[in-house]
Amino acid sequence: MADSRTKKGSLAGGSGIHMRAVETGRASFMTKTVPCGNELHKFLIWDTAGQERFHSLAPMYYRGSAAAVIVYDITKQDSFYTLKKWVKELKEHGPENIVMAIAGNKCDLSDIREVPLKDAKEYAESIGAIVVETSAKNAINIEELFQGISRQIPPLDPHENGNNGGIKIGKPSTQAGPRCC
Ligand SMILES: Nc1nc2c(ncn2[C@@H]2O[C@H](COP(=O)(O)OP(=O)(O)OP(=O)(O)O)[C@@H](O)[C@H]2O)c(=O)[nH]1
Repeated sequence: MADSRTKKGSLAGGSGIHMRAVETGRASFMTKTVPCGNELHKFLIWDTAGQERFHSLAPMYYRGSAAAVIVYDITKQDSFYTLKKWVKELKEHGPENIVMAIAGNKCDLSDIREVPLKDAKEYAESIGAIVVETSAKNAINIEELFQGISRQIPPLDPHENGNNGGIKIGKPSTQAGPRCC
């Protein structure tokens, strides 16, 4: 029988990956449930704006997160440079064991790509991140992205239950993070 675990994650860099979302200021909130073995993992996801002017708000969302998906646009080399800045920030200020995933979105436009998949793979390997090319438009590889993340998040100590019927993932934080309603 499946049990349900609650995982907090964040999407940064401007995602283009949209599920059922609620706008809350500068970030959309959404949930996604991913089957993993005989468990169901429920992700609580904040899609943060990737623009520079909202940069200072990002720590509020990635603090305490089990995973971060950083999204670039395969048709824009600049977005890949921006992604590297987010990775640096997460390495320096993010949770210690955060699972990082890199999503090269708009893979339906590969005929006008500027970022070779090889570059993304090499970079992802160098930082120990998952990498996948997605199309939010055509729903390509979105499931695979979340399944990949789900597989990488280590199981928690079963005694460390959360307060909403799920199990809290990641290091307990003394600072208040964003809350799910
Ligand atoms: N062809 C194609 N277009 C996409 C895809 N994903 C998003 N778009 C388009 O790209 C544009 C930007 O999409 P957004 O979802 O606003 O992009 P974003 O990167 O999340 O933007 P911010 O959150 O403001 O940083 C829109 O016109 C989308 O329709 C995709 O996979 N393929």
